Amino acid sequence: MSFTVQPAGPARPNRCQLFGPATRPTIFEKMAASAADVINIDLEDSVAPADKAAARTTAIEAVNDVDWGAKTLSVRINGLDTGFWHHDVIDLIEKTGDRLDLIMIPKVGNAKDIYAVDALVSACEQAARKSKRIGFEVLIETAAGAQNVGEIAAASPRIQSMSFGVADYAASMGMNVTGIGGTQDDYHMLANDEGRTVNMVDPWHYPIARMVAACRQHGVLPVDGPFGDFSDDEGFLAQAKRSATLGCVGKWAIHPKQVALANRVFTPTPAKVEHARRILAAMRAAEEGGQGAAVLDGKLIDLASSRQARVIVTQAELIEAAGG
Ligand SMILES: CC(C)(COP(=O)(O)OP(=O)(O)OC[C@H]1O[C@@H](n2cnc3c(N)ncnc32)[C@H](O)[C@@H]1OP(=O)(O)O)[C@@H](O)C(=O)NCCC(=O)NCCSC(=O)C[C@H](O)C(=O)O
Ligand SMILES: [Mg+2]
Repeated sequence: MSFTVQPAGPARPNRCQLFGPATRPTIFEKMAASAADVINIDLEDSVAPADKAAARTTAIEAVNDVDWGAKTLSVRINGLDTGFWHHDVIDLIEKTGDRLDLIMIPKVGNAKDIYAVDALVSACEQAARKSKRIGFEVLIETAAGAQNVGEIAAASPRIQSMSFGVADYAASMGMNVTGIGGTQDDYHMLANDEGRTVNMVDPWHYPIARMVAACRQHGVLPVDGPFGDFSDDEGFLAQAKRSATLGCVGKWAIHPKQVALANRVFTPTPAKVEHARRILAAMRAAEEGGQGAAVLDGKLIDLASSRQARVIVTQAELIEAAGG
């Protein structure tokens, strides 16, 4: 272990973030009644430029008037290259009470972007005499964001989570794809067998793995972003399982039917939790006997196994404490 200790992320479940455009107030109650841990009301790319001001008003009313229960509540503001984002921030802080937990900052390219939003948020909170400090969610979805993800993750103690925005990332990278995430038919390897078997590979692996490392280094929760084809449950599950395996704690839902899928993948199964507890118990026994390694079910376990098992048990305990 480095002398610099890796900080823990915020202790709250973030298995599913359900998105809805601020222009669709009829879905707000349905979002609040969903099983998502985090709600994202969107002022950015699901809102047409002509509707931005009205959407802002609707979002503020939703924050103030809807009963969001124990959910983490977030509003995605517009990008820093627009003439909307500063109005979003000022109005959200001045015109809402203490219910808003986070703002999501899209298309972040470097630490200075976070600095700018932090400065404005801090001034607004001071002017409005707010005691609650708004947290940040950061969206990595450009070439610059992917390149500078480490400095971004370290840019402010307000940052609680970081999401991978697969559609804007593909556009920014000039990728020859449409659709929002998922399998890309042209991204594959051919095996050297006679039938030339097609082996699909994952074009999103690198940016997600890179983002997870930056997040873990700085105590930020890594989250996989949207999967556009909401008729494809299997495709969603496969993507979610890949990102869970890489260390993400959750995934977005852009349709209510994706909430249960995300919760299923990012809630450790009872069998996994039970196995993790057995590892911890076996290692406790080994340590009491003066050993740093042991055998469980015919496999080596050691102190690193305890740390792996602790990840799963902690996640399960967090979810249970939040109501399951
Ligand atoms: C995708 C949708 C436009 C689909 O809406 P709709 O056609 O109404 O779907 P259904 O008819 O299947 O709806 C069934 C029922 O569910 C309710 N509903 C629909 N959407 C939501 C929702 N988001 N939350 C809660 N409830 C919802 C309907 O009202 C129906 O209810 P009922 O009639 O009572 O049965 C729509 O789902 C939608 O707008 N989704 C969110 C879009 C969004 O926010 N996009 C932005 C995030 S993705 C992104 O920005 C890309 C990213 O940045 C990147 O770069 O990768
Ligand atoms: Mg985007």
